[in-house]
Order: sequence, then structure tokens, then C-alpha cells
Amino acid sequence: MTRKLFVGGNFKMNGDLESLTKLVQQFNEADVDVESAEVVIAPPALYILPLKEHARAGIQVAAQNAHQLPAGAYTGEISLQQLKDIGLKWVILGHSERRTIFHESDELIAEKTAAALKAGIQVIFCIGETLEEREGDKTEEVVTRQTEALAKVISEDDWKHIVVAYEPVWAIGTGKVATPEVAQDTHKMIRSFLAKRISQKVADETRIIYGGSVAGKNAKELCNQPDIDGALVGGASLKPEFVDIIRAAEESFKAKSKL
Ligand SMILES: O=C[C@H](O)COP(=O)(O)O
Repeated sequence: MTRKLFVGGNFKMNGDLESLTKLVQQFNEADVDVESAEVVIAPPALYILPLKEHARAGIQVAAQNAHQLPAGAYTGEISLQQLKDIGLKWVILGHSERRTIFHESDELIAEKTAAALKAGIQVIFCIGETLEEREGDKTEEVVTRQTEALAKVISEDDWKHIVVAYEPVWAIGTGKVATPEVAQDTHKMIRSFLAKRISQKVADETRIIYGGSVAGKNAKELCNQPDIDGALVGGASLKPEFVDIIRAAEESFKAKSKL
């Protein structure tokens, strides 16, 4: 298997300078193999710069959102060009909290993603269904619709700068983690969609990571699944437990690569 493990930590709107600096210090000191995994933390915007300076080599930093336009009268927003200016390589776009609370549409998220790639920033592109949609048997329709919006506006070559994060909304921050089998089924479905819609190459090479109540105790089983290439961790990334998640995911990946 050629896809590299990806573990993201989304701090959301949590922490302060002191607590997050201490947290990153714990990550810096942890014995994790940052060569075999891509580790990316996403702090609140105003802590990006100090934490980027503080994080050791191998721990990258992402923004949690950005505006699609390069500059202008958009009070409160940050542009992708500004992220690029401070040396950032990653941004999370399409998180379900942006989709639901801030009413970001599939089209806007696709536009932001295309703008990020144009600005030279890689994207953790989040998709996922609500509980109502899952219970209404609409998971495939929803994740396909969200991914199709992006497929329309980027090229085949652009996909190498995208990590798809499948995050079932009903599993985010609820403690209700999707079982490894349920998550695997959806990841497989997303990969098949990429194969049919884009190409087999893009399907084989794009990393699809899982998010939603990932913790030290379930990371290994989730990452053991053939189509799960890592995790996007929320709550547990604010604790030293994040290191256990990275280690567990690395163990799974090493085992999978021997298959
Ligand atoms: O971006 C991360 C996801 O929203 C997952 O959050 P969680 O691990 O707190 O459920």
C-alpha cells in the first residue's frame, strides 16, 4: 500500500496560548514516528503562528477555514494567500460545523478548495452525512454530492493535494464512533466514486481519513481497515491521548503494509 498515514488534530475553538503551547510541547516530546505519518494540527487562527514556531519538525500546522478570495473588505476573514504568506501548507475546508452552523454550501466549499489549491495550500476536505441522512439511507447520496461538487471544479492532477476526511456528523463530539466496518463501508464507497468519477489512480492514491469520536481505544481498529488512511481527531487531539492515537494508527499502518 502506497498511501501515507495522515493524522490530523482539529482543536476547533478550544484552548489558550498557555494550554496549547504545553500541549504541543507534549507532542514534541512524544516518541512518534513523524516520518511514517503525516501529522497536522489545526489550532484556532490566532495561535497558528506561535504554535507553528513551537512545533517540532514533522508536526505541521493547518488553518481550520479560509476565505476563497485573495484580499478585500471581508471583516473577520483570513485569505488563503495570507496562510501561504506565513508558510502554512494545509487548511481544513468543509468541516460539518462550517457546513451546518455557518451554512457553507457544497459549491462554496468546492470554490474555497479550488482557491486553496491555486494558492498552493493542500486541503483536508471534509464530507459526511447527518444522522437523519444515514437513517434515511442517504449516506451515499450525500457524500457523493459533496465530493461531486469538488470534482466539477478541480482537475485530476489536483487530487494529489487533497485528503478527504469522512466525518459522519452523528459521530462528531458525541462519543458515538462509527464501527470500523461502518466507516470502512463508506470509505470504500467514496473510493469507488473517485475511481468511477475521476480515475483509478486518484482512487488508489487519495487518502481518505475518518473523523468522529476517534480516541486512543478505537484508532487502531479504525486504521486497520483497508480504506481508512488515518484520522481527523477533534476532542482527543486536545489531550496527550492524541499521541496514543498516532501510535495506534502507525501500528495499524505498519501491519497493513505487510499484507
Ligand atoms: O474535526 C474533527 C471532528 O469534528 C471530530 O471531532 P471529535 O473527535 O471531537 O468527534
